[in-house]
Amino acid sequence: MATATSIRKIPSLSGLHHRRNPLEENTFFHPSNSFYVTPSDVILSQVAYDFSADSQPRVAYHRAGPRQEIMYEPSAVKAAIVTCGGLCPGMNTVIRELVVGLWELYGVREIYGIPAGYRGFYSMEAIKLNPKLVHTWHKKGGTVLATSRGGFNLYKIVDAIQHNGFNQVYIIGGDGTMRGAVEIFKEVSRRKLEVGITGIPKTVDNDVGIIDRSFGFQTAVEMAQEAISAAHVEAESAVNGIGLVKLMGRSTGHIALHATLSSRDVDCCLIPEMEFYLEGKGGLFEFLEKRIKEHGHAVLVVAEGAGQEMIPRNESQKQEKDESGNAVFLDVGVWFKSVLKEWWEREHPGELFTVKYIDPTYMIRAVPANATDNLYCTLLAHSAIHGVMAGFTGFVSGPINGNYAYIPLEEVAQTKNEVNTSDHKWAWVRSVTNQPDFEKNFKGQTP
Ligand SMILES: Nc1ncnc2c1ncn2[C@@H]1O[C@H](COP(=O)(O)OP(=O)(O)OP(=O)(O)O)[C@@H](O)[C@H]1O
Ligand SMILES: O=P(O)(O)OC[C@H]1O[C@](O)(CO)[C@@H](O)[C@@H]1O
Ligand SMILES: [Mg+2]
Repeated sequence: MATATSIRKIPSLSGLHHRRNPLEENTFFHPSNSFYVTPSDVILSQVAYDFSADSQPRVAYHRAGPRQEIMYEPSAVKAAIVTCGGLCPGMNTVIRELVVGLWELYGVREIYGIPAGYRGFYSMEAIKLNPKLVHTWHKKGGTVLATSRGGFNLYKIVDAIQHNGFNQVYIIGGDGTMRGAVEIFKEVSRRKLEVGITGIPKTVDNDVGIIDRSFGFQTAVEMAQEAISAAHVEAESAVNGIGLVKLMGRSTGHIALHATLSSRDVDCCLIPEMEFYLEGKGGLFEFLEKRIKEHGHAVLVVAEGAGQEMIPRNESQKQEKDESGNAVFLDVGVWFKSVLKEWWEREHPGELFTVKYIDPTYMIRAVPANATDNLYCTLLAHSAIHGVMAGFTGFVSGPINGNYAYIPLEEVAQTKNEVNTSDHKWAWVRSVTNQPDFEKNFKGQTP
């Protein structure tokens, strides 16, 4: 018996008229039979199944790509592009490819960049963009448009969209940005404006759900290797040396996990999704003691959000938030360095010991995207353009099981991609590092 498939619906703008896709006449494209994507082309959310136990309906998303008919007259399009939240390798590539794609694929000529994130809609002058201007942007780290946190004022933003006559809005940002984009989409719908709203997920932490991974993540993992290698060299070259590396990852440890798996120099990886403890049987100190005895050194990788609840802080530090409302963390690396020194001094007074702390922070995200991420950014931008031109709104483009799909914005905004410490990947980390199974040891600990 065939299993039913439930297809996630993408909202469409209703007041626009169908017209032929100008790609038909574009001299660079020769649309063949399979060139256009049809409404029945879908991507399954899950490709691995236990078919003996499979009775649930399968979830599918509409496949991204050009449609034979579009809903905008290209000369009537006025597009806005905005980047929000922290930096991520590839932001400039996405902007570049949105501009070049709109211009070259569809003949759009009115394309604007909103400076400095959401606040730029209502407090700054939009910048007119064209392919010549953005030609080399993919070679630069950061975002030429500038970004910011906070400043989300829904009514002022939608008033500005309306006042400027923008009818396509491309919003590049992370989980917070996507939640803001949902609000904008709802308010635009409430006002019955024919404005296509699309989100392009950006997060160096890889914490946005549904999609395979976020752009720039692989570049960041690659950059993290340099820090880990340096920590390894420093630790190896000392007597009883510890190399300590802090990597980005506010509430998810994907960067630390992937950097650990690809480096093989790491003895222990600590992430926010997993509690750990220092003292006693099965604790971190016992493990490090053994490693240093066996190898003479150890390398520790810590995601910035790991162990935050263990760091002493005063009342004002407990309350501190950034402009977007995200909790401000204390430096787990600085704390670790001091507790490691105290521990060694206590256990091995007078014996040589060195902790070299490396904090590459912004160096892993403030770089241009690598080749793989650049290609990914291009496909994301083009997928977004095809979807908006086809009249879809309130959606996000992204790869699912290697194929590009359109996903409802609200679903992406609600879903968080966390490291699952019960799955194969985390077990693999533990098998590579041989680090303690803190979660299991916790249970065995006497209170
Ligand atoms: N729940 C929300 N509703 C509306 N706007 C939001 C919400 N959360 C965050 N924003 C806005 O989205 C923008 C970006 O949010 P934030 O600083 O949290 O970064 P992000 O998009 O999560 O990216 P990253 O965390 O990867 O750097 C800010 O302008 C912020 O005000
Ligand atoms: O200092 P900023 O720009 O607020 O960004 C720091 C945060 O941004 C991220 O890179 C992405 O959320 C986090 O890993 C980090 O905590
Ligand atoms: Mg975020």
